[in-house]
Amino acid sequence: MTSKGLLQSDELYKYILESSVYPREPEPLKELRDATANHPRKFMATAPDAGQIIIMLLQLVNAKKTIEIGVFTGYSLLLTALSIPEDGKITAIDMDRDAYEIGLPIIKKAGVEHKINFVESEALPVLDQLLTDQENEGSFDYAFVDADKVNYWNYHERLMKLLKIGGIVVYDNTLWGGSVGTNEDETPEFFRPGRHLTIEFNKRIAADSRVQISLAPFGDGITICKRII
Ligand SMILES: C[S@@+](CC[C@H](N)C(=O)[O-])C[C@H]1O[C@@H](n2cnc3c(N)ncnc32)[C@H](O)[C@@H]1O
Ligand SMILES: O=c1cc(-c2ccc(O)cc2)oc2c(O)c(O)ccc12
Repeated sequence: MTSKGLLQSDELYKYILESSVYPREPEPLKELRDATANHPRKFMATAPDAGQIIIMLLQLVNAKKTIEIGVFTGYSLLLTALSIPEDGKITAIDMDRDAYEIGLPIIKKAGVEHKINFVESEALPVLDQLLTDQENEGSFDYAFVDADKVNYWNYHERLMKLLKIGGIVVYDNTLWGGSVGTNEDETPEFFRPGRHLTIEFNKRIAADSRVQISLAPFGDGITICKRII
């Protein structure tokens, strides 16, 4: 398995990281990346170049009320917590509290734990629960989706109700190791199930008139969607 970048060479991806991403990466994020470096599933963490553009998006939309689906050790969670205001809130959902607890001391040290409501659960029922309170409808500024690919469309349908018009949702892994652009027989076995799901998701979102989209080749591919109606 290659590294996460999808550019023409690993050297070019390394150049981008070393010239422009790592020098501007906030210290707590660096620490969290180091704390994840020996985890057997470290490849799941959001790529730092994707993180960098997400920080910019959070600032551009003045995100305050946010949702995170798929926390793992907390790289994308921490960058969100660092980017939203003191009274900002993140509903952060993951079934795996153990992984979250790896990053938690760093989140605490960064002084942003008070912005986070970690919910140890499958994500879909939590989104459905949020939707039972009318106050939540059209109230979120930002969401990040980085969990089970099989539910991406289910998350999208709920997020279209939870996000305000003008709000942003970012979907991670929408290029799935580059496999979406290759034939199935040329795709390594590991990527095949995710490849099919990602191609279907990308097709559906491209046809969804409720959103403006950009599938951008940061990290493993991120689709940035703005709710427009
Ligand atoms: C790719 S990792 C998230 C990486 C994280 N965004 C980061 O920056 O490190 C995916 C996470 O989604 C969680 N997950 C998978 N299926 C889920 C589900 N149905 N509901 C909630 N969390 C789920 C896994 O436990 C895992 O921690
Ligand atoms: O299971 C994975 C695998 C990857 C991955 C590994 C190597 C690449 O060149 C691209 C992608 O990334 C994942 C990921 O980011 C995620 O959110 C869940 C699972 C996986």
